[in-house]
Amino acid sequence: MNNLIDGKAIANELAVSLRQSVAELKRSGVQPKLAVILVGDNSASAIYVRNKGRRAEELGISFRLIHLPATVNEAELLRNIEQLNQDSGVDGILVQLPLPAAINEETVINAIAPEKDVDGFSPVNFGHLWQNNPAIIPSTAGGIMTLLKAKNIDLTGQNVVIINRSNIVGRPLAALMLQQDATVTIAHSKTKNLPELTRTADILVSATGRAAFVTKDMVHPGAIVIDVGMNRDEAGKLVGDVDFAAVSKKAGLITPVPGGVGPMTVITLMQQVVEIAKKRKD
Ligand SMILES: Nc1nc(=O)c2c([nH]1)NC[C@@H]1CN(c3ccc(C(=O)N[C@@H](CCC(=O)O)C(=O)O)cc3)C=[N+]21
Ligand SMILES: [Mg+2]
Repeated sequence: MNNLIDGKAIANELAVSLRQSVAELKRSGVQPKLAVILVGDNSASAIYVRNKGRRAEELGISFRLIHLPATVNEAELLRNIEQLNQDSGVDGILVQLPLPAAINEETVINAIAPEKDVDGFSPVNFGHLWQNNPAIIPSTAGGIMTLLKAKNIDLTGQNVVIINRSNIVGRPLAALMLQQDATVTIAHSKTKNLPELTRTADILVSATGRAAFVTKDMVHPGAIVIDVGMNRDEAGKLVGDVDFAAVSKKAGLITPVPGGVGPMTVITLMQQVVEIAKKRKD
């Protein structure tokens, strides 16, 4: 299909030059390093973290996984973060979300030193982004922007509808797209007449966590459809939010799941680890 946006292939292309940047840093005595804290045994989280570890290794980025039990208390988790904050050999710190219910995610995110907050979730990085001066940005949103750029899509004046209002996906993506002069609407579970709204979208982004949520009646012919969903169907197969079989016949461009936004999230994370590591030379 020629309307497919192959995120995996784009990520692999970006990996080539990123690997060179890492090699260059190493020659100047800097070993880029990402530390990931994984709490508990959520199987989806384990897969995502494994994919990050694989990509890091392939690029020559050191990857340290700190796996804590689901029963860990907040103070113990905060101690681990503080240690990584103090460790000059660590460039990026990522605490895999979601965290167990007993732990306050906001407290944990706020404990990460903003200059090492490779997810861009801390208030400082979030603030920079909304001040129109992005520093470290959330990697799913950044990865989507890179995908659109790779496809030479100009966002100026485009109507974008994002079905997701989270701090991880919807809000940062809205900020980045607004910065490129798109007209952005954030939709959510309380939005009225959602299909009517989504049909106005030149670019429709969905991250609802519900398989087949986006049906073909919701999509304007020729629209660009970005599927951020990560769901399992009855057979346990990974599927996105979009009814791909039907919508792909109508969309101008569409991302698949797997092989769309997911690999772009991972490569963007690695790019940001390298950007942070470059600052060690300054
Ligand atoms: N602090 C934090 N930072 C994150 O960036 C973060 C997070 N928490 N929690 C969960 C979400 C989700 N996420 C993905 C990473 C890789 C794939 C990925 O590699 N997907 C592949 C395949 C996945 C598979 O094989 O199951 C694909 O779409 O082709 C997807 C999703 C990062 N997230
Ligand atoms: Mg994601």
